[in-house]
Amino acid sequence: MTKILLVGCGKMGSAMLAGWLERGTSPGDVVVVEPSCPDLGSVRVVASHAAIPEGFVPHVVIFAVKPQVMADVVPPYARFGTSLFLSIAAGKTIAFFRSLLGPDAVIVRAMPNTPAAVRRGITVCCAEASVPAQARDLCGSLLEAVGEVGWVDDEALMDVVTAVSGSGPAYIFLLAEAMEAAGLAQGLPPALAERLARATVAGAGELLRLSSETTQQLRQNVTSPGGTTAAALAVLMAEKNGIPGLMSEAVAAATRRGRELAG
Ligand SMILES: NC(=O)C1=CN([C@@H]2O[C@H](COP(=O)(O)OP(=O)(O)OC[C@H]3O[C@@H](n4cnc5c(N)ncnc54)[C@H](O)[C@@H]3O)[C@@H](O)[C@H]2O)C=CC1
Ligand SMILES: O=C(O)[C@@H]1CCC=N1
Repeated sequence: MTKILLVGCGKMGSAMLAGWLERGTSPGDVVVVEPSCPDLGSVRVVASHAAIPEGFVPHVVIFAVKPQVMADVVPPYARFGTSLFLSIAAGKTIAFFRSLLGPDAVIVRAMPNTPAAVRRGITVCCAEASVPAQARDLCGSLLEAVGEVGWVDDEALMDVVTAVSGSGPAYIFLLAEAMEAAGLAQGLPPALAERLARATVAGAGELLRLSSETTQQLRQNVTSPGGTTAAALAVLMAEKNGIPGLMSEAVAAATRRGRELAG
């Protein structure tokens, strides 16, 4: 059985942990290092690396803490040199982890997203060519417990992945927030505005998932010539300040920020 050491059990760590347990990982095969010491039932939780039970030798150490604290958090884990190290942090490069874990460390960098909490995430992984297939398979199966998994060879793409799918759920939630606010402004009662925005984003997402039509076709299917949608899209797709231009700027900004976090 795969022994897992999870370092950081916040939003992403807890989503992954729930996925592993649901997939049949035994709670006894997981140790969580989390200073806030949440009650995780029969999963052992310790407040710091110093309290990891002696004799627990993980097959994989997963870093799920914020990028800004990673340089302080990682070094004590170099003692698990025979493990695979998996990071889900934005920005932080494989070279950064190698500098802290040693030249022989086997490292995989991954970028999941918060729909992992409902097993509908998408994660992209990246590893150097020297990383064995067995290590890649282990990462793949751990991350498939919370959704789809893909791989890229070019690490530079990880910052773009982060900007599109890592941060992407926030763009969709913002869209729902904005639709709700706009409905309110046009006179809908608050509860109805909230319900319509949530159900519309969720329903459109499900249609997108199940349909084989392109996103463009799905949009056109809603848009009658001279109708209401066309009136709205003339605003949303305007060359100046329309969603396509804004999204392009937003993804570029997030990509730049990922590069800044590299360290
Ligand atoms: N929230 C998101 O949408 C996504 C986040 N990520 C990445 O996942 C990582 C974690 O992000 P979140 O789960 O959102 O953050 P979070 O703040 O919810 O969780 C981080 C956890 O790390 C814990 N922590 C702090 N110091 C620690 C230490 N020394 N040892 C062990 N645990 C420690 C904190 O108590 C906290 O519970 C980040 O690197 C982020 O870039 C990746 C994809 C999506
Ligand atoms: O905002 C962030 O930096 C993290 C990475 C992707 C989603 N949240």
